[in-house]
Amino acid sequence: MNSKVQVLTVAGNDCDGSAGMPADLHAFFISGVYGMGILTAAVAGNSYEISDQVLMPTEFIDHQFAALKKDFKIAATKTGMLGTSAVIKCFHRNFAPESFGKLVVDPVIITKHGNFLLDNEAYDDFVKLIIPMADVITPNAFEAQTLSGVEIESRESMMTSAKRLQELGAKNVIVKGKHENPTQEKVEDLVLKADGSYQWLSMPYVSTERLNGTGDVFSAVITAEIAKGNDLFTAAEIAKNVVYDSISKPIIVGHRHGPINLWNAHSK
Ligand SMILES: Nc1ncnc2c1ncn2[C@@H]1O[C@H](COP(=O)(O)OP(=O)(O)O)[C@@H](O)[C@H]1O
Ligand SMILES: Cc1ncc(COP(=O)(O)O)c(N)n1
Repeated sequence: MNSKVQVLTVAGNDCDGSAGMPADLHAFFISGVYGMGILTAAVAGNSYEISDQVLMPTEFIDHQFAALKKDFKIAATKTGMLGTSAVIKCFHRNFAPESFGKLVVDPVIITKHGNFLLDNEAYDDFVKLIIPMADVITPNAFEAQTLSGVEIESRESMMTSAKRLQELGAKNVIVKGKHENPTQEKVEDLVLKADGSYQWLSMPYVSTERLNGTGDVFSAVITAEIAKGNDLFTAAEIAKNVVYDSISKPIIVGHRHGPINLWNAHSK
């Protein structure tokens, strides 16, 4: 009955299909696992901006967790947009590793275009309740900086920031490198494991505006690969390659910050 590896995303829908739950489900599909999605929120957005958002009632999120718990064998779960303190508390009371597997936390706090997807009130609860639950946390450079209080400017500061996130309770930490400087040659991410071992992921910098969903896809592929039984270093390396392949050969959808091209990763 449960012959296929099953994974879950707890995330928001971005109506343009580029980010949030649609991106996660596409990434699960190309990773060869069966993906499910608990909807927390929905945003009105396009390749220019996010203009509005609504949160799901927490009773409905409770019902989604209860429905999945009764029926499936989920090996790993990832979180995306949680949005408010109420949703964070709802996730905290519903998530249990026995039912929902390993937990990958993508701290969706600030998008790369400066939109806040987590309100101020929720921030403290995210740090207190969600970070200590994380088997893996995958902040981008700005989120790592905000969460750790360490300015990301070098490999050394990425390591200091990752260790600080471990002190906050996350077991394994992946700090994604900066990619704002058009003259940079590569983008490097740090994978720091619970036992202190670490690995750098390095790929060429790609100059493109079509980057919507990179963080979602990166953490979703890690979730899928961990669910399949892969080690975190292997999972992160696969995810880095999938994102690189998806941004290095763009599809032209929308006018500005368009979606990434997962077909290019899938065809490899
Ligand atoms: N312009 C780029 N060139 C190469 N790699 C990139 C680029 N932008 C993002 N990445 C990679 O994509 C993955 C997701 O990172 P990032 O876009 O920073 O996450 P987020 O969407 O959370 O801001 C990381 O592995 C990062 O190194
Ligand atoms: C609903 C939703 N969830 C997450 C993101 C983050 O997107 P990205 O992966 O580009 O940081 C987003 N833009 N919208």
